[in-house]
Amino acid sequence: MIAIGCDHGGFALKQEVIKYLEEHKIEYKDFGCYNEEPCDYPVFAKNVAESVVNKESDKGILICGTGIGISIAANKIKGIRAALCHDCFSAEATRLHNDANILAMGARVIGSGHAIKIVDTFLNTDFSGDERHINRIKLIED
Ligand SMILES: O=C[C@H](O)[C@H](O)[C@H](O)COP(=O)(O)O
Repeated sequence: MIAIGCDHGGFALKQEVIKYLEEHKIEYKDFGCYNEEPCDYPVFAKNVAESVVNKESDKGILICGTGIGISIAANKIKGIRAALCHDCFSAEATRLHNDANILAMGARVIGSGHAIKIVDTFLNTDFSGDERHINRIKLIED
């Protein structure tokens, strides 16, 4: 299950990502927002992050205008490792090295075609499980 959320700045791109998830028969829960009325990204970051931490969802996707505010907010929730990625190299590396559990993107930064490739990379890359990375993640948790 993928938890997905956005603010008004990310709404249009979230709809594109949802289309990708549906085409790939990936289960998701949409935490809003549900239109382009101005709203506050920390609310959606919190709800998606809690769904991941509570293990209701395996991973999360968060989108705002830049991806910055929504990733800052998500990373305040203990257990969340939200990665702001605007390229596939980073999306792959953050899964391999950081076992990132939320992907954040900025809809005002990249186009939807690129964003979908990033989502695909993020969802299809497993954590490497290397000891050095496990140790570093543990240090973050501590
Ligand atoms: O980091 C914050 C996000 O990029 C927001 O999407 C952005 O600040 C929203 O801006 P505005 O309220 O001017 O549409």
